[in-house]
Formats: sequence, C-alpha cells, structure tokens
Amino acid sequence: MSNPVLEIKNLHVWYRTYGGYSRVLDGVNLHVYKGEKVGLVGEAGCGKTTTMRSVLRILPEGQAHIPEGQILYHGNDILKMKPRELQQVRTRGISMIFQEPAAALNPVFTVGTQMFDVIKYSGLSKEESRKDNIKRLAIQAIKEVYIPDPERILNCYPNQLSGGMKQRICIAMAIVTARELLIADEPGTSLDVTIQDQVHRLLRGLVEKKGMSLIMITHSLGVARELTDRIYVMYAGNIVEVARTSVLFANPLHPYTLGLLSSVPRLTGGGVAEGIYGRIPDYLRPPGGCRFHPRCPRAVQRCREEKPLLRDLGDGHQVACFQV
Ligand SMILES: Nc1ncnc2c1ncn2[C@@H]1O[C@H](COP(=O)(O)OP(=O)(O)OP(=O)(O)O)[C@@H](O)[C@H]1O
Ligand code: NI
Repeated sequence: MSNPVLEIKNLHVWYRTYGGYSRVLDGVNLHVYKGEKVGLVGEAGCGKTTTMRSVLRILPEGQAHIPEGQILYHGNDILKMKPRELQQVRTRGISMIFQEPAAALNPVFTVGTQMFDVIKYSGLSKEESRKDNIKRLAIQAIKEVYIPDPERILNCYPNQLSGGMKQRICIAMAIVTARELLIADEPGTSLDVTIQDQVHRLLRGLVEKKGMSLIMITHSLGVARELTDRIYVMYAGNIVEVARTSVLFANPLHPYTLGLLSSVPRLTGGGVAEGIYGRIPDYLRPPGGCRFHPRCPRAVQRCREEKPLLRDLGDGHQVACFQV
C-alpha cells in the first residue's frame, strides 16, 4: 500500500490545570490511507476530540501542551509547520466538522458570506477567485449536500435554517475546496436520530464520491460499523485495539472493546446490556500500568505495573493487552 495521508505517531497531549498537568493523550498512534474511512471510538472524555484538534493545531492555546509525538501529513510533521504551510493544510488538505453545527456558523453573517470567505482563503488562482466562480463553487457544494434552492440558502442567516440544514451547510463548507481528509467529530449528535442518520449517510456518500479519506469520531461502535472500513478503539488517551471493521465485530479482543460492544443497544429488544462499570480515570493522577486496569475484569498484577503496547496479531489487527 502507498503511504498514509495522515499518520499520528506516539502523540502525547497534556492540559495545564490548577491541579497540575492533566495527562490526557498517552502515546496515540493512528493512520489513514487515501480513500479510507476510519473510526475513532471511545466513551466521553477519552480524548477523541483532543487527538483531532491536535491534527489541525486548534487546541486551546496556553492550555494544551504537546510534550511528545508527530503528526505526519504526507510525511511532513504538522506540529513543526510554519504558519503558511499549516494554512495550506487547513485550506486544501484537511478539514473538520464539529458536533454542534450552530457553533461553527457565525449568526451575524449570511451562509453565502461565510461560504465565499472559506473559498476565497483556500488559495485559489487569480482566475479561480473571480466572484462568479466563487459563487458557482458555493452553489455546487450546496447542491452536493442535497439542499434545494441553493441561491436562496446563500442569502439566509444560520438561524433561518433547521439543525439538519445547518449541519449540511457545515459539510458543504468543509468540502467546498479540494480536500483530502475530512475529520468528522460526532456530526449531528445534537440532532434527532433520523436526521443524524441522514447526515452520516450523506458524509459517507460524499467522501466515497470524492475519493477522500474520513476520520469519524464517535462514541458509538454502531455508528462506526455503518460508516468505516477500520476502527480505532480508544480508552483514556490510549488506542487499545485496532482492526478492520468486520474483524473487530467478528473477533473483538480487548476487554474494553468487549465492554463497549455489550453496551451497544440490541435491535431485537433486551435493551442496553451491562456495559462497563466505573468511569474514565482522573488524568491528573492516571492509573499506572494499563490505564484500564481499575475497570478491567481480567486485570492481574502485571497490568497494574506495566503499560501494554499495541501488538500486531496479523492482518493489521492490533491490541494493547497482556491478557489476550
Ligand atoms: N482545555 C482543557 N483543559 C483541561 N482539560 C481539558 C481541556 N479540554 C479537554 N480536556 C479534558 O481532556 C479529556 C479528553 O477530552 P476530549 O474532549 O478530547 O474527549 P472526547 O473523547 O472528545 O469526549 P466527548 O465524547 O465528550 O467529546 C477530558 O477529561 C476533558 O475534560
Ligand atoms: Ni469530543
């Protein structure tokens, strides 16, 4: 296979807090190939958003600290890029859509004004930046997210649109200029389930049509199963298991993955199964050894003392656990 579009290597991210450093990411490794759809799955607070904000370098300034790690975009470390290079990545390479569409749109400007700005600053040639061309690109992007009457939408303010429409506009803005990788952070979680489902299918269709790569952040293995080729399971700032989606569901190995699977609601009644007891640890004083050991039904002494690294079990199925 060719080289990955994006490769995160041994990423550590800490937050400065009143109590000291909160050591959230503890050596994250993740990659995505061209055209691949990858899921990053784990419960609230495990560090999914932190990982992806690091990629675009949009972590809160002055609070976040990256003591170690690399984020390679076609082999170039994003963490070392100069502002111009970084701008290029953000406008032409990688874009991100967020959970809350309302927060991503500015209420005081029309959809058109905001879309035109995105296009203008995406490094187009002089010829391409002609006004009529910018408008044409915006209209085309709105059509691609299946919103009727694009001309009218351009003149609307965000509050004139429904939540689902706003999320679609955010997607249109993310794909309006040539992009290679789309990072979707639980898009549509604030919307009702049928609309959320439509947003997911729209995303999948678009990235497939354009041959883009997708990193889908979600707390739901069910959602990841629908949308991705490969899944990274994250627990407390570590990747604990990676596998092709079909393999992960056929042969899940890490005790945390098993716990997550048992908390996926059954379609055939029975409701939510037992899930996993306890909660994500305090990152100021994270547990030693395997961070999952306090909640793990299979933990032994070694798990308390030594950190398990990802081991390859063949065919890219990797797991970080001494007990499998
Ligand atoms: N600016 C910050 N300062 C201190 N701690 C932070 C900051 N931002 C995030 N955190 C902490 O980092 C941890 C990981 O947060 P993050 O948002 O990356 O998790 P997540 O997996 O995206 O969760 P969710 O599913 O709720 O979106 C959490 O404990 C969170 O409280
Ligand atoms: Ni998040």
